[in-house]
Amino acid sequence: MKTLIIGVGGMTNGGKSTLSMSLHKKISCSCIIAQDSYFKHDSLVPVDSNGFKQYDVLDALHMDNMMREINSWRTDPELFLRHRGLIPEPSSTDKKVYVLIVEGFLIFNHRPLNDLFDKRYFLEIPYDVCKRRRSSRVYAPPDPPGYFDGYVWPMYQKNRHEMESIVSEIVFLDGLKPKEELLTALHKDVVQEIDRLREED
Ligand SMILES: Nc1ncnc2c1ncn2[C@@H]1O[C@H](COP(=O)(O)OP(=O)(O)O)[C@@H](O)[C@H]1O
Ligand SMILES: O=C(O)c1ccc[n+]([C@@H]2O[C@H](COP(=O)([O-])O)[C@@H](O)[C@H]2O)c1
Repeated sequence: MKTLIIGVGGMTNGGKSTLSMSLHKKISCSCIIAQDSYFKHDSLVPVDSNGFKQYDVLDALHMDNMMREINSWRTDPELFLRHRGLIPEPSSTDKKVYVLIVEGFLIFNHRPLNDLFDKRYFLEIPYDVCKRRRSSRVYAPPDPPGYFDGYVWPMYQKNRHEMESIVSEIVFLDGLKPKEELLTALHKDVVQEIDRLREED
């Protein structure tokens, strides 16, 4: 049995969830683990000196739970899929490749997780597009006034700087490109990886 772990990282509202979901639909034996699902309860997230809730740090996430979920997939991907109703399709080849898509805004900043990726992608968009897309999204809790400029953007810059000091092998994707174009490019890349694994030994 072969496995492939793909990291779809990127800026907030860069298009990670959209691209990951579309990729998952095109790749059999794949599933998604999303970092957004592991945010701590608001009561556990402290505020910074400006009064902004510190959501854009690894400490705001239950990374231990996320790693447990990923390790459960690594232990037995087929069982993992079955438990989630994602039963692998019968395939003409017995050389199945199980693909885990991990998506999130801080996936490459957590070293134990970063170490697991076979391929890393990072969706980036300019400041104004990021701010506009973010303003039409409602988080729980919603962004307070001034949150983007006062907290989210400076934290993105800090986290990105940290990421670049940890990781070297990242494929940067232009999140301004049409969704279909991004999907076609990523899908081609992933299929190439799957074929390479199938051909091994
Ligand atoms: N390639 C794209 N071009 C234009 N809009 C996009 C693109 N990808 C995503 N979006 C839009 O941007 C917003 C954020 O997308 P989403 O996938 O939720 O981002 P993320 O998971 O990175 O926060 C959504 O409204 C989505 O429809
Ligand atoms: O999902 C939540 O519980 C949540 C609560 C408050 C804030 N967030 C925001 O979620 C952002 C990361 O998710 P995303 O999908 O925008 O990449 C991050 O910038 C946080 O500020 C997310």
